[in-house]
Amino acid sequence: MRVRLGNGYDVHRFGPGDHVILCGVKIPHDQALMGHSDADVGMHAITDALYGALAKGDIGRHFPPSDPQWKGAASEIFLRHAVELVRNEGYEISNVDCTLVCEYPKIGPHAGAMTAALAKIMDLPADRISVKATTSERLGFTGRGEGIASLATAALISA
Ligand SMILES: Nc1ccn([C@@H]2O[C@H](COP(=O)(O)O)[C@@H](O)[C@H]2O)c(=O)n1
Ligand SMILES: C[C@@]1(CO)OP(=O)(O)OP(=O)(O)OC[C@H]1O
Repeated sequence: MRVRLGNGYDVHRFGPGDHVILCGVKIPHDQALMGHSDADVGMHAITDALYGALAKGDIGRHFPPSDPQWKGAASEIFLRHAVELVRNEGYEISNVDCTLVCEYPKIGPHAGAMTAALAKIMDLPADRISVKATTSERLGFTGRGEGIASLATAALISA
Protein backbone atom coordinates (compact mmCIF):
# COMPACT_ATOMS: atom_id res chain seq x y z
CA MET A 1 0.00 0.00 0.00
CA ARG A 2 1.31 3.46 -0.89
CA VAL A 3 0.74 6.32 1.58
CA ARG A 4 1.15 10.04 0.91
CA LEU A 5 0.83 12.90 3.41
CA GLY A 6 0.17 16.57 2.78
CA ASN A 7 -0.15 19.69 4.88
CA GLY A 8 -1.96 22.95 4.29
CA TYR A 9 -1.97 26.33 5.99
CA ASP A 10 -4.03 29.43 5.27
CA VAL A 11 -4.90 32.79 6.83
CA HIS A 12 -7.70 35.25 6.08
CA ARG A 13 -8.13 38.61 7.75
CA PHE A 14 -11.30 39.97 9.28
CA GLY A 15 -13.19 42.89 7.78
CA PRO A 16 -16.71 44.27 7.86
CA GLY A 17 -19.57 41.78 7.76
CA ASP A 18 -21.94 39.70 9.81
CA HIS A 19 -20.89 36.09 9.23
CA VAL A 20 -17.98 33.82 8.40
CA ILE A 21 -17.95 30.61 6.36
CA LEU A 22 -15.75 27.96 7.92
CA CYS A 23 -15.45 24.41 6.57
CA GLY A 24 -18.64 24.96 4.59
CA VAL A 25 -20.73 26.24 7.51
CA LYS A 26 -22.10 29.80 7.73
CA ILE A 27 -21.63 31.14 11.27
CA PRO A 28 -23.08 34.47 12.41
CA HIS A 29 -20.25 36.74 13.60
CA ASP A 30 -19.63 40.44 14.10
CA GLN A 31 -17.06 40.45 11.27
CA ALA A 32 -16.46 38.58 7.99
CA LEU A 33 -13.34 37.03 6.52
CA MET A 34 -11.92 38.90 3.52
CA GLY A 35 -10.73 37.07 0.40
CA HIS A 36 -11.02 36.76 -3.33
CA SER A 37 -13.29 33.74 -2.83
CA ASP A 38 -15.70 33.18 0.08
CA ALA A 39 -12.56 33.09 2.29
CA ASP A 40 -13.30 29.70 3.85
CA VAL A 41 -9.92 29.44 5.50
CA GLY A 42 -10.53 25.91 6.80
CA MET A 43 -11.54 24.53 3.43
CA HIS A 44 -8.56 26.23 1.77
CA ALA A 45 -6.11 24.56 4.18
CA ILE A 46 -7.70 21.14 3.55
CA THR A 47 -7.59 21.72 -0.22
CA ASP A 48 -3.90 22.64 -0.03
CA ALA A 49 -3.18 19.53 2.10
CA LEU A 50 -4.65 17.37 -0.68
CA TYR A 51 -2.68 19.17 -3.40
CA GLY A 52 0.42 18.86 -1.23
CA ALA A 53 -0.05 15.12 -0.72
CA LEU A 54 -0.12 14.71 -4.51
CA ALA A 55 2.77 17.17 -5.03
CA LYS A 56 0.47 19.10 -7.35
CA GLY A 57 1.06 22.67 -6.25
CA ASP A 58 -1.34 24.81 -4.29
CA ILE A 59 -4.76 26.38 -4.47
CA GLY A 60 -3.44 29.57 -6.09
CA ARG A 61 -1.83 27.56 -8.90
CA HIS A 62 -5.11 25.85 -9.76
CA PHE A 63 -7.39 28.84 -9.01
CA PRO A 64 -5.33 32.04 -9.43
CA PRO A 65 -6.49 34.98 -7.28
CA SER A 66 -5.90 37.13 -10.37
CA ASP A 67 -8.69 35.26 -12.22
CA PRO A 68 -12.02 37.14 -11.83
CA GLN A 69 -13.81 33.82 -12.37
CA TRP A 70 -13.08 32.92 -8.73
CA LYS A 71 -14.25 36.21 -7.22
CA GLY A 72 -16.71 35.32 -4.48
CA ALA A 73 -16.51 31.63 -5.42
CA ALA A 74 -17.74 28.96 -3.03
CA SER A 75 -14.63 27.19 -1.75
CA GLU A 76 -16.23 23.80 -2.25
CA ILE A 77 -15.31 24.24 -5.94
CA PHE A 78 -11.63 24.14 -4.96
CA LEU A 79 -12.04 21.23 -2.56
CA ARG A 80 -14.03 19.17 -5.08
CA HIS A 81 -11.25 19.72 -7.64
CA ALA A 82 -8.55 18.51 -5.23
CA VAL A 83 -10.61 15.44 -4.29
CA GLU A 84 -11.10 14.63 -7.97
CA LEU A 85 -7.33 14.86 -8.55
CA VAL A 86 -6.75 12.46 -5.63
CA ARG A 87 -9.10 9.89 -7.16
CA ASN A 88 -7.74 10.38 -10.68
CA GLU A 89 -4.23 9.69 -9.37
CA GLY A 90 -5.40 6.34 -7.93
CA TYR A 91 -5.59 7.33 -4.27
CA GLU A 92 -8.32 7.52 -1.69
CA ILE A 93 -8.40 9.87 1.27
CA SER A 94 -7.61 7.96 4.44
CA ASN A 95 -8.35 10.92 6.71
CA VAL A 96 -8.16 14.69 7.03
CA ASP A 97 -7.48 16.69 10.17
CA CYS A 98 -8.05 20.46 10.30
CA THR A 99 -7.32 22.94 13.10
CA LEU A 100 -8.86 26.43 13.10
CA VAL A 101 -6.96 29.05 15.13
CA CYS A 102 -9.09 31.90 16.47
CA GLU A 103 -10.43 33.32 19.70
CA TYR A 104 -13.87 33.79 18.13
CA PRO A 105 -16.11 32.44 16.80
CA LYS A 106 -16.13 29.39 19.03
CA ILE A 107 -15.84 26.38 16.77
CA GLY A 108 -16.91 23.58 19.13
CA PRO A 109 -20.67 24.12 18.69
CA HIS A 110 -20.26 23.98 14.88
CA ALA A 111 -17.64 21.23 14.54
CA GLY A 112 -20.21 18.50 13.86
CA ALA A 113 -21.89 20.53 11.12
CA MET A 114 -18.48 21.29 9.59
CA THR A 115 -17.52 17.61 9.57
CA ALA A 116 -20.85 16.73 7.94
CA ALA A 117 -20.46 19.46 5.29
CA LEU A 118 -16.92 18.34 4.44
CA ALA A 119 -17.95 14.67 4.37
CA LYS A 120 -20.67 15.46 1.84
CA ILE A 121 -18.37 17.49 -0.42
CA MET A 122 -15.55 14.94 -0.20
CA ASP A 123 -17.89 11.94 -0.43
CA LEU A 124 -16.26 10.42 2.66
CA PRO A 125 -17.57 8.92 5.91
CA ALA A 126 -17.60 11.56 8.62
CA ASP A 127 -15.28 9.52 10.83
CA ARG A 128 -12.42 10.21 8.39
CA ILE A 129 -12.69 13.95 8.93
CA SER A 130 -11.66 15.91 12.00
CA VAL A 131 -12.28 19.61 12.63
CA LYS A 132 -10.99 21.13 15.83
CA ALA A 133 -9.92 24.51 17.15
CA THR A 134 -7.56 26.30 19.42
CA THR A 135 -7.13 29.87 20.57
CA SER A 136 -3.66 31.38 20.57
CA GLU A 137 -4.12 32.61 24.13
CA ARG A 138 -4.81 36.15 22.82
CA LEU A 139 -1.26 36.30 21.38
CA GLY A 140 -0.39 37.35 17.83
CA PHE A 141 -2.73 38.25 14.97
CA THR A 142 -5.21 35.50 15.70
CA GLY A 143 -5.11 36.35 19.38
CA ARG A 144 -5.87 40.00 18.64
CA GLY A 145 -8.82 38.92 16.51
CA GLU A 146 -7.34 40.25 13.28
CA GLY A 147 -8.00 37.07 11.34
CA ILE A 148 -8.30 33.30 11.40
CA ALA A 149 -5.56 30.79 10.61
CA SER A 150 -6.06 27.17 9.70
CA LEU A 151 -3.81 24.13 9.43
CA ALA A 152 -4.70 20.81 7.83
CA THR A 153 -3.14 17.41 7.31
CA ALA A 154 -4.32 14.85 4.76
CA ALA A 155 -3.32 11.21 4.40
CA LEU A 156 -3.87 9.41 1.10
CA ILE A 157 -3.70 5.65 0.56
CA SER A 158 -3.53 3.84 -2.75
CA ALA A 159 -7.01 2.77 -3.81
N1 LIG B 1 -12.25 29.32 18.40
C1 LIG B 1 -12.19 28.30 19.30
C2 LIG B 1 -11.11 28.11 20.11
C3 LIG B 1 -11.13 27.06 21.00
N2 LIG B 1 -12.20 26.24 21.08
C4 LIG B 1 -12.25 25.16 22.09
O1 LIG B 1 -11.70 25.59 23.32
C5 LIG B 1 -10.65 24.68 23.74
C6 LIG B 1 -9.58 25.38 24.51
O2 LIG B 1 -8.87 26.27 23.67
P1 LIG B 1 -7.42 26.72 24.12
O3 LIG B 1 -6.89 27.56 23.01
O4 LIG B 1 -7.60 27.48 25.39
O5 LIG B 1 -6.61 25.49 24.30
C7 LIG B 1 -10.17 24.03 22.46
O6 LIG B 1 -9.56 22.79 22.69
C8 LIG B 1 -11.47 23.92 21.71
O7 LIG B 1 -12.18 22.79 22.14
C9 LIG B 1 -13.26 26.45 20.24
O8 LIG B 1 -14.25 25.70 20.26
N3 LIG B 1 -13.24 27.47 19.36
C1 LIG C 1 -8.80 30.73 -3.12
C2 LIG C 1 -8.33 31.89 -3.96
C3 LIG C 1 -9.15 31.87 -5.25
O1 LIG C 1 -8.82 32.88 -6.11
O2 LIG C 1 -8.60 33.17 -3.35
P1 LIG C 1 -8.74 33.61 -1.80
O3 LIG C 1 -10.17 33.53 -1.38
O4 LIG C 1 -8.14 34.97 -1.64
O5 LIG C 1 -7.98 32.55 -0.90
P2 LIG C 1 -6.43 32.25 -0.66
O6 LIG C 1 -6.36 31.31 0.47
O7 LIG C 1 -5.66 33.50 -0.49
O8 LIG C 1 -5.99 31.42 -1.98
C4 LIG C 1 -5.83 32.06 -3.22
C5 LIG C 1 -6.83 31.81 -4.30
O9 LIG C 1 -6.54 30.59 -4.94
